[in-house]
Amino acid sequence: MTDIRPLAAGNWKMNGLAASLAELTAIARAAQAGEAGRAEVLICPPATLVAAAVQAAGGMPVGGQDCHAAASGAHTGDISAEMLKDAGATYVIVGHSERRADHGESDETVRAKAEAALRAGLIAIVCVGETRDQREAGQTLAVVGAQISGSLPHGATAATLVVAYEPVWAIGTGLTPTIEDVAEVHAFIRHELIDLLPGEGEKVRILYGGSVKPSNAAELMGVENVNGALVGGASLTAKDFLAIAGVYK
Ligand SMILES: O=C(CO)COP(=O)(O)O
Repeated sequence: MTDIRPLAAGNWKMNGLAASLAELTAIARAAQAGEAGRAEVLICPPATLVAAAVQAAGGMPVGGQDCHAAASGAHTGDISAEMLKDAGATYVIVGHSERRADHGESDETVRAKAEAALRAGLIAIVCVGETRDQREAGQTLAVVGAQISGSLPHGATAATLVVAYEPVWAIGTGLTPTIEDVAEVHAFIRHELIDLLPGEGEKVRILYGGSVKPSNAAELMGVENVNGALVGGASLTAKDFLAIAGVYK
């Protein structure tokens, strides 16, 4: 798996005003100067900043955080994959646990959004992960397996799909799974991907997300089948995010 190019992705969630683009510019400059080594560096700002972020990023990829399954229409407040593409985005996150929880998104919805991303020419980052109750009940692999088989877009390739494993209980809490647990879930996801996408599943990037910090990034990114990070809080400041992406230097 060593030939997979890692991805260090920042998800700004509902954070960021125009002034925050200074952080993005600093991240882009450092990435271009080689501070993330061979890793690809991506920032997913809120939709209001996508177009400006593309301008500020100087070629570094920019992504959206969600998209509607339809290309256009009467869906007040929603944004389509085509609109993100038109604004210059190249990636979009779909099925983040905050969307699954706050907006009741089912696996079926997530799959439709991921397929919309592919249709528009975006790379879909599909998020999966168990809740604390599910982990404590020993259901982690069953839950993640069902999310994988239910949410992945049909016709995906390693060039159009990224999977992010984000245990819900690790997001924004400072808690992380043990290295053994991360290794187990990522190996399981790899196995499922190879099964579902023969010839491609071996090469799909699998990111870990959930309280990734400069202090734990090297250990987490060193786990087999962890091909990068999806970073929330620590992606809001260039210094912290670059310390994480810098593990690939
Ligand atoms: O949800 C996440 C990224 O999508 C992780 O968030 P934190 O890094 O803030 O825990």
